[in-house]
Amino acid sequence: MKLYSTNNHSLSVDFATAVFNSMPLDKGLYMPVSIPELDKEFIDNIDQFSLSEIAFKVASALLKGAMPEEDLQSIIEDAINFEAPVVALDDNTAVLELFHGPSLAFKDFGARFMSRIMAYFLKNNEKTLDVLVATSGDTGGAVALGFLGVPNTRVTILYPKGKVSEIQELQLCTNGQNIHALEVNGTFDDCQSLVKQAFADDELNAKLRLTSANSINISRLIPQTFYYFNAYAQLKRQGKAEVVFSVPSGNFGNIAAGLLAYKMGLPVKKFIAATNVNDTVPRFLETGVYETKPSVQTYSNAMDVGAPSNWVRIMDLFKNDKEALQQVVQSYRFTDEETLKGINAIYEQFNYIACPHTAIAWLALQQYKLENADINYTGVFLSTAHACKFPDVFPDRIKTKIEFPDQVKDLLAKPKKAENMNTDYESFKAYLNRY
Ligand SMILES: Cc1ncc(COP(=O)(O)O)c(C=O)c1O
Ligand SMILES: N[C@@H](CCOP(=O)(O)O)C(=O)O
Repeated sequence: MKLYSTNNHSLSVDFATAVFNSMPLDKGLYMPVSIPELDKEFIDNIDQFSLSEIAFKVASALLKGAMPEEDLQSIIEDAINFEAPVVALDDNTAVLELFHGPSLAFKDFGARFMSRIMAYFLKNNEKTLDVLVATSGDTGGAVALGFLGVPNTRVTILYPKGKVSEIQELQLCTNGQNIHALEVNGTFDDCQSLVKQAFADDELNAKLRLTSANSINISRLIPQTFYYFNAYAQLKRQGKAEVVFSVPSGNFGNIAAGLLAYKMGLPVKKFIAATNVNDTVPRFLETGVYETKPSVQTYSNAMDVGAPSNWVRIMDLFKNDKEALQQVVQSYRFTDEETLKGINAIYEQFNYIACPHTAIAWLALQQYKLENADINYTGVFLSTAHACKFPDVFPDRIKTKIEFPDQVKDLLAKPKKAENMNTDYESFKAYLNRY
């Protein structure tokens, strides 16, 4: 597998280099030089394969030559050891549940795969790998669990003070060992910008071996393609082959992975990018003007992103042709008030408890159905996190019905440890220089 930069298509690096560099020096993002199309026979018979068989087929096509196939297979089997069921809610609506991993969010697919890929390529005698990660809530917890105790690695998680839920914060701040948390007096975008500045700092890079565990890292995106193929396989088993995916979006890594799967031959009629009022992408699709804005706080906090990192990847997949992109991607935004209405409506209609991010994906699907009533398809909305991570958002009658898995109950008993920091880069650099 070779990768270029979205800012320089003549660059060509191998997979391990792209993983450890995270970002090319020209500040673009790595993308595969060629996107393999999966054979039609596999797609036609995909319903006969398990999640790990599908994951191996997809990953081996993408990562061709990056490592021996048996090593890739054992990484996949170790990393993806939980299910991603498609649960039917009615004849043409289903929810793809992506919260059955250890951190209770879809991030476990990317974080577990990435940590194993990095551990595989790391050599014992090399300098400690410093993994930096900015989180608006869920990435940090998944990355912490993915890297906890991995030799030769040290993880620094930056999160916006007061803007993540209590459970999310405990997932970031109670791990100890090689996991360190920084509570930043700012927004997620400030955290993301601090991390990006560290990558561009020659002095720091001469001292530390830095890498990113955010979705700017291509090894986070690849495993997220697996569950789109696997969802399609499940739908086929139910006799359904026309699918629209509605994806709750913030940094746009999840939907970028879906679109990569589409380019590899997954037959999807439409992708819906569902956002909260941090609506940089819906505004761009409406007006043609791409203008980032400071993020504002919402109930769907993990989607509070004003400058979505992966949008450049999506434009690159469509050769920067907005009209071609709009054939495949539709986008809607929703307010907190609408999110609450969505949570209530899903509960009333289906007796199903959806987290606020998931509710936004459902609302977007409803809007799409209103505008496309004449087309036959199954609408699948992605449930990206377990509702128990956001209990304060729910009205009491729903909140009391939320089940709390054991790993969450255990967290509540653990002491929280985080260092507070301002948003200036010098403070962050001084912190890293203490390592
Ligand atoms: C629960 C949840 N839903 C949706 C998103 C948005 O996903 P993405 O940033 O890949 O667009 C996030 C954050 O990544 C999240 O944690
Ligand atoms: N919503 C994310 C934000 C970071 O996104 P990433 O996919 O780039 O890691 C979070 O939950 O932290």
